[in-house]
Amino acid sequence: MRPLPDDEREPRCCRTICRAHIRRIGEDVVRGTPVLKAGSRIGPGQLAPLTALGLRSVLVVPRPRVALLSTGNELVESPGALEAGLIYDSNRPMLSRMLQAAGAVVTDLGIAKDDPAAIAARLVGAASDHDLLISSGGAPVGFADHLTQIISRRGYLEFWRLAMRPGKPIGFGDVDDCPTLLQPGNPLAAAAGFALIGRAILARLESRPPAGTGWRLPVATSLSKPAGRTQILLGRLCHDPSGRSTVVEPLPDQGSASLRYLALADVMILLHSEQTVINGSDPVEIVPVRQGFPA
Ligand SMILES: Nc1nc2c(c(=O)[nH]1)N[C@H]1C(S)=C(S)[C@@H](COP(=O)(O)OP(=O)(O)OC[C@H]3O[C@@H](n4cnc5c(N)ncnc54)[C@H](O)[C@@H]3O)O[C@H]1N2
Ligand code: MOO
Repeated sequence: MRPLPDDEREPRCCRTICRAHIRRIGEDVVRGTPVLKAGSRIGPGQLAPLTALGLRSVLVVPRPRVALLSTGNELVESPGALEAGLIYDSNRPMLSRMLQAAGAVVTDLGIAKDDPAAIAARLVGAASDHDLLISSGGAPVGFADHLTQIISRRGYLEFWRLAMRPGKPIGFGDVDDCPTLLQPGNPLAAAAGFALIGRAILARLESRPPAGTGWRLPVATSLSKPAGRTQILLGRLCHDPSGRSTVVEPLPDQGSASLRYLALADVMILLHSEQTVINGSDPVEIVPVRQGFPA
């Protein structure tokens, strides 16, 4: 800030300057201008122009109703007593908040033991009055894939086992005609599965395009990965050494059971199947995840 020179302190008025500060009726939104596209989410930035136009109501679609279940004999509610061999269920609170941030209304189906009948009872009970069921755990590639078996009995398994890491055991199908997303138990795999697949399903349920995809930023360090699968890494935004542009820095310790760095992440970095060597400052695709996972 600098004080105005003396010759600028007095108000000056010439025709051009005065006209520049007159707000004319309709200069922002002319009659017939589309203000929001069908399918837009209404947040503060959308509410403001709708309010300024004096609209009493707008047509909206209902929020998707999503029922959320954790499965696993080892899971207990946090906080609470923790005996040897047990862990707190962190996926359900995490996924619940992610769903709410993406606009869903969430029903908490709690924790089910690794018992196919108990898991099926909760999912079937919720299927008739929800738009989407989401489970976590119980979908490994192996002996305890209860969830895929339940779907095979009560509906149709559209896909299971994706070429992505973390998130390989993600599956999708239906239980009694209710779309059902199977999330892996490993927490970072569940978070990545929601970011990439869960949000896209919610968008489809609301008839809108999925948000937050296709952004690219230069990566701060070189990376490598095998061809043939998508790799998801947590990253944070920082300045390049010159301080003039923004780059994305992969966070350390990206095991799919690790949650520590999820708390620090601004973005997920999406390395596509065919990418094998990514040099420092190459652009990489990012999905914003800071402060939850907005739709
Ligand atoms: N034979 C194979 N086994 C496994 C494979 C494979 O390809 N072949 N893939 C592994 C991968 S990758 C994943 S991911 C897991 C997924 O298995 P589940 O979905 O059944 O997950 P769990 O075994 O139940 O749990 C894995 C891990 O995560 C912990 N967990 C589970 N639920 C929660 C929760 N709600 N909150 C916090 N932590 C949770 C659980 O205790 C385990 O430590 O399969 C591999 N196996
Ligand atoms: O997908 Mo498992 O997805 O690596 O933890």
